[in-house]
Parts: sequence; C-alpha cells; structure tokens
Amino acid sequence: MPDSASSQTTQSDTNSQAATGAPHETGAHGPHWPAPVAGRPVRARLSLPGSKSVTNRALILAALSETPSVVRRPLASRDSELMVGALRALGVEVSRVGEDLAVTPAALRGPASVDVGNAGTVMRFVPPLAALAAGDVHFDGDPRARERPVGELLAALRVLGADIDDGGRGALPMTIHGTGAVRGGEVTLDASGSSQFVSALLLSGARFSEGVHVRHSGPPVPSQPHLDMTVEMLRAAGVSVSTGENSWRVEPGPVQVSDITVEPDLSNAAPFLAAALVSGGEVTVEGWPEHTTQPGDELRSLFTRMGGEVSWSEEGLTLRGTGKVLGIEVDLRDVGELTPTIAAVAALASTPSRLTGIAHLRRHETDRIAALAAEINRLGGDAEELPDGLVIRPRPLHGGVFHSYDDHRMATSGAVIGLAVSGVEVENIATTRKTLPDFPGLWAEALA
Ligand SMILES: O=C(O)C1=C[C@@H](OP(=O)(O)O)[C@@H](O)[C@H](O)C1
Ligand SMILES: C=C(OP(=O)(O)O)C(=O)O
Repeated sequence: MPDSASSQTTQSDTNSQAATGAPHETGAHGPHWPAPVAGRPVRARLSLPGSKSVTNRALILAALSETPSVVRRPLASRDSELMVGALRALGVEVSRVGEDLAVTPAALRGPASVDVGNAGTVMRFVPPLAALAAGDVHFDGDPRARERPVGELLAALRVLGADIDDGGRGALPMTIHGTGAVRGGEVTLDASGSSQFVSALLLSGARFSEGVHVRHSGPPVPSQPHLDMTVEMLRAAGVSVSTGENSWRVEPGPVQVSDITVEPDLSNAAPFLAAALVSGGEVTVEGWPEHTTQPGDELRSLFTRMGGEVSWSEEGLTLRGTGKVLGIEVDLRDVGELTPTIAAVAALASTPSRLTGIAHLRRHETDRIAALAAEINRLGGDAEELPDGLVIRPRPLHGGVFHSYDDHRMATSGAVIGLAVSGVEVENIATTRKTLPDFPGLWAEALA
C-alpha cells in the first residue's frame, strides 16, 4: 500500500469484508454499500460507457438536424435517458438499434412535459428547443433541480424572443409557450453559475431566425472544455461558430449531423484511475481519445502531480500508482466535475491540498464543497471549506457512513476513500446511475 495518510487497512480487513459482505446500516435508499477495500494494488483494464456530455449534445444536435442520424455508443444511463425522453416528448423519434440510438428529427411540438431529473444538460439544453417548438412545454425535475440555477438562461431566452412562464422564480418548474420559431440575435448574460447556459444557447442557435451572439459579463465562466466541446460539435455538424473572449456567435443555418460516435466518459474514468493511484496499482482505460475536449483529459496531468505515472499504448491510457499519494494545489474551475475524485485522493494523500476556483460547485447536484468537507471530516479527516473550494490536510481516516446527497460523484468519491480505509459504507450507491449504468459492477470488476 502507498505512502498515504490513511493506508491502515490490511489484507485481513479486505478478506473479512469481502467474505461477509460486512454488516451495514440501512438508510432511506436501502442498505448502505460496503465499499470494497483494496487489500492489494488494483490492476485492471476497463472499457467505460460513453460520455454524458458528448451523448446529450449529440442527441440535441441530431434532433435539430436536417436528416436522420445515428448516435453510436451513447451513454445509456439516467441523464441520457432523460434527454431521450425530453426529445421524444417534443416529437423527435429516437430508437435503440443495438447499442446505438437512431434519431429522426421532426417538427418540434407541444404540448409536452419534460422531466429533467437532476440533469443539468437536460435542464439547460432542452429549453431553447422547447422555445422552437409549437405549443406549451412544461419543465420540472427532482427537488434539487428546482434549486439549480437556470434563471440567467431563461432571461436570455426571453431577450431572444421566447415566452416563458416561471412564476417570476427564475427556476423550475416553468412552462415555455413555444411558437415554432425564435428570433434570436444578441444577448448578454452572466454564465459564472454554469457554462451550460452558454452551451444551451449555442446548441440551438443556428435554428434561431437571426442565429445567436452570446456575450458573457461577470465572474469567469467555468468549464471551458465543455464550451470547447459545444463549439467543436457544432462545427462538426456544419454550423458556423466564431468565438472571442467571453463571446460566441452562431450563424443561422442548417444543422447537418452525420453519425456521431461517443467517446468513453473520461470524468467517470476518474475514480478508476484514482484506484490505481491510491492502491499503488495499474489501471488502463481503453479507447482514451488522442484528441478530446472532455475535461477528464486533464486527469493525466492532475494525477501525475498527485504521484501517479501516466502512459499511452494501443490499449488505452494507463495510470500507474507509484506508492506515493501527494496533495495538490490547483484551480479546478475548468474541470470542476473532477473535484469530488480529486478531493477523495487528497483526503488519502501524505501532503496538503488546496482546491480553488469552484464556487459554482455549490449549485451542482448538491453543494459539493460543503458535502465533501462534511463527509471527509465525518471519517476523521481534516477538510476545510473555502468560499470557492477546499483545503484538505493529511489525517488518518476511519470507517463510517459516507453520505452521497443524491450525487453520483459523491458516491464514487466514497468508493475511492473506501479502497484505503476499512469500514466505509456509501449511502445510496444507486445514485451513480445518473451517468454510469452499473458502477458497483464495474468497480467489482476492476477490483477482482
Ligand atoms: O456542458 C456539460 O456537459 C457540462 C458542463 C459543466 O457544467 P457547469 O459549467 O455547470 O459546471 C459540468 O460540470 C457538467 O457536468 C457537464
Ligand atoms: C455537474 C454535473 O452534472 P450536470 O450535467 O447535472 O450539471 C456532473 O456530472 O458533475
């Protein structure tokens, strides 16, 4: 086991837990999941499901396209199923062909009801489509969806010509009174709360009569790679996009999607690569793209700084743990969705970490800054909240319940800590289905 603040687990801990399944508490979501301990270095080669962000952009673009197309190797999990449900509600035909999705565009129409669940991509990317539909489209979702920011996007859509009834709340639930067309044009908004506001307007912008010119004004926009992903996928669909500093312009015109193959989800690679890092093992993720706009690509550099060694081969990307697990001082604004895994590794590291630039995570699936600090400290760790991040100092951890707050990435963080600390039980492991169809199965496969 590595030089880590918390590597007190022994092989016999592992065996007893694996053999008995370990007694565990029961919560509102059923029994807690006893996180398996890595009694030896994790060695695995994995094929991961498709990227949530690429899948849901591909589905939106395919729905707006001139001709039918196929989304190959899409994610098949809660967030993508919600997107498929939303598009079908608007009249688009989406059918499963083997592991692919065939999308046949149609005139978008209401009345319709869209369940966004807790999917930011559905909550933000579908409203502009609804504004293009003829008829009323009602939006609601999980209780947390009503708290996640969408008001800036709705205000921008109004400026562009949409008629929206949100009861003045600037939040879900709301109804868009679609007229079959959106004028479009220029709009300025504050996208510091979520890059998805900008992506949403750009993805549908070519279908607005005047296209769209989005300007951002306010604190920095997070998640730059996701904005790059939006621009790249639009250009691949034949849409003319120009970008400047805090400015994006989409010309009006047809969207022409040819089939899209979805890359593996590199953000979901994070806990698996972390398993190699914290156990001193070796994990290969198959099909890691040579060029990608996914923020998960940044893991190569982050995990190298945290003590791992990264290499490429024809098989994919391999992360090798060296026995060292180091803390990191880093601004994660561009790659905020990697934070929960980085924080889990930081909690097991031998030196302190300071993660900043991520105030917007307070309005993700849960307040991830508060949740990570609470759960690391509950296990005996030393995590301090900053307004825009976390300081995590080395301190030995002990077992206990790791609450997941209905947040897939909190749940996988608990699993990472549990590799090195015996007796960690993750509440509601099923919440990982947001973006991974079978996390417990994949985790067991990786540890086998
Ligand atoms: O556009 C996307 O696919 C995403 C953008 C980011 O959102 P924020 O900019 O709101 O963090 C990211 O956190 C989310 O998981 C996916
Ligand atoms: C923030 C996330 O998701 P969403 O698309 O719901 O914003 C995430 O997956 O980490």
